[in-house]
Amino acid sequence: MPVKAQSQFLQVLTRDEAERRFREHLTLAPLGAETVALHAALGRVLAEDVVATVDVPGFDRSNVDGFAVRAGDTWGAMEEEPRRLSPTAETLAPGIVPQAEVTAGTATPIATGGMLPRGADAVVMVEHTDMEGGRLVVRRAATAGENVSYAGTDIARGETVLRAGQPLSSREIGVLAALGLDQVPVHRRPRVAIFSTGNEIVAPGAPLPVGAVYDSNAAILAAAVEELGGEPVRLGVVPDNEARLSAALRQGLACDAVVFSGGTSKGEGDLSYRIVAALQDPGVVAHGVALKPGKPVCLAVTQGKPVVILPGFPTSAVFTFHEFMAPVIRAFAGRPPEQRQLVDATLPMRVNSERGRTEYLLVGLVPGERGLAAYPMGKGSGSVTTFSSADGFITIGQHTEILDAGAPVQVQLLGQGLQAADLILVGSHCVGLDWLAGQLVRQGLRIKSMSVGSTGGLMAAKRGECDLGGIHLMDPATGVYNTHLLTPALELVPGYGRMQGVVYRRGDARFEGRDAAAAMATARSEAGCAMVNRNAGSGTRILIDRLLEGAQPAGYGVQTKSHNAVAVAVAQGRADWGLAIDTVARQYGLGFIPVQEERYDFVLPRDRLARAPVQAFLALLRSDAARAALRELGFRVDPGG
Ligand SMILES: Nc1nc2c(c(=O)[nH]1)N[C@H]1C(S)=C(S)[C@@H](COP(=O)(O)OP(=O)(O)OC[C@H]3O[C@@H](n4cnc5c(N)ncnc54)[C@H](O)[C@@H]3O)O[C@H]1N2
Ligand code: MOO
Repeated sequence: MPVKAQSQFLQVLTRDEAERRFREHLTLAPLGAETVALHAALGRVLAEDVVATVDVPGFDRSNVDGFAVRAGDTWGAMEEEPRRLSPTAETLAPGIVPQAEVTAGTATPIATGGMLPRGADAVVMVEHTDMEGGRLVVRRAATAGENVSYAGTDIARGETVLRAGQPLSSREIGVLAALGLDQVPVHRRPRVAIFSTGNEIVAPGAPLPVGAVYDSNAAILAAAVEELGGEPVRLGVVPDNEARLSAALRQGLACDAVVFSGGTSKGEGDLSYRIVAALQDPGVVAHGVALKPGKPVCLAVTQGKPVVILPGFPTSAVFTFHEFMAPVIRAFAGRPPEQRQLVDATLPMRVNSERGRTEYLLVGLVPGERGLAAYPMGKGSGSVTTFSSADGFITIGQHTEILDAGAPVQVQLLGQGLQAADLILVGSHCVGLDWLAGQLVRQGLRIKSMSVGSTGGLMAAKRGECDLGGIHLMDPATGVYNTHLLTPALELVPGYGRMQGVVYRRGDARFEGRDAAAAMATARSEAGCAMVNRNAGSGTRILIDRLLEGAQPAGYGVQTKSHNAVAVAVAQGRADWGLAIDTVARQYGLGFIPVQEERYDFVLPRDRLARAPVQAFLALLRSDAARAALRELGFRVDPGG
């Protein structure tokens, strides 16, 4: 099939200009009000001020079980010198309207919540009284007003108790009920139509063909719309077909806003843009914004309704949604603009940025020697997980190309803000460490874990930014793992061994039943035998280069960054062999020829060793249960075993 020319963005706008053009055609105000039952009001936003029409409490109320008295009658009362009063005939349970007045020298029995009778101005607690011969003996003096809540002290009639724009949580709902309201005026929730486009996109729950991708965008967008006070209208996955897309857009325009993702930057399949470009009044206001991620976002308005095409890449979709669409939904829903929560931090490593685009870099925050350190968490625009694991993001201006290690940055926090952690893990990822961390979480520890590779973990430990890091770095000179990089401030705790070997598809006669030497001889010499390589600097790469003895077979240039990526390339036939650990070979059902054990150990800053969560980790690591579980996962917990 001939490849058609890519359609280019006509004009890439700055973020602010795109926002200005978008908002110029929108009214950022609530869409209207409706009345809902009190029990359905949770999470809604009040549309009107609530003015109390009753007093709360509605009468002068006793706060204790005891006797309503005239305080003056009790003055001077003491254990040795009690005062004696005559009880009146009535007993004031809550809900009883008193009939008898408390006159001088009398007292009326009253329960907590009872209505104070005329004449009384205080309540003596039952504990401070006795009955003797039909008379009440008061052993402690009361001051006027003691143990009484006067009418209207909590809420006074005429008082504005809640204001329009207030989101209703359980607390406000309690207040509304206390005022006797069973119906509440709230802002109408904006209905936001959401769909995903792309022939490769599959709804969660369905089987996933090779090359297909689960629709995560629609789910995250729908949930975000709800969080912002809107009502998502889910229109599902729409294939790349002009008629189907137009129909979905038409259906969506019955709502207050339309958001869909995918197909904003493609040349050939650039259908999303084409159908939105047909809108008028005014139609598309921006296509292409100098943002990273998010460049291909397309903003349109038609008859006051926003229509936004988000880039398909999940991180780009979420960023552009929050940048342009979230404030509009908040305003439509009657919510105040979001307050930005900023914290100061330092970059632990150098970061390169693209000139000409404002870049948002997701970071994880850990406390270090110089305040917070902001670790870039970016796995690229296509990542689905970065958003849920990051604490916030920094904004790199469009004219900045480099931020040096140690640069001060401001981090805008996401979601709940900064969560404290008991144990911080920074280093290389391993499913064995995952298991250990999971056990500690079950013990109630809060764990923050960042996968930055072995070298990153070692550096973090040196800077005192983590409690421990998993590392697996071989000394090329000796073949020994991890010990050569230690400093006096660091302790190395033995972890476990991971067997590395040649992975291949089962049944491949070039590898099946052979030993490592024979397999490598074939791999080095046979022309049609393609490999998948690892990134330079990784421990596995050092081993690969040793085994290849200078040969560079087909696929040598394909440098993946993880054991899993190697296994997938072999399993899917893009390569015939690679080097990975045996646990991964098992997961992907691949054949495995053992070559060498690598050590995955833990590096710990000594000055943090005494911390209780660190000790908990070390105790767990040494426990029989953990050793058994790690063995079960395929790791070697006994030296040489
Ligand atoms: N030659 C150029 N190529 C690209 C450019 C460019 O300027 N010139 N821009 C890049 C940028 S930046 C981005 S961001 C992406 C956005 O592309 P599209 O909006 O057209 O998105 P798709 O191609 O449809 O998908 C991209 C990617 O995301 C996956 N995807 C799509 N929808 C979903 C979903 N609902 N849930 C999960 N994942 C989804 C899709 O499978 C693709 O992997 O374009 C660059 N290219
Ligand atoms: O805008 Mo794209 O989102 O840079 O990846």
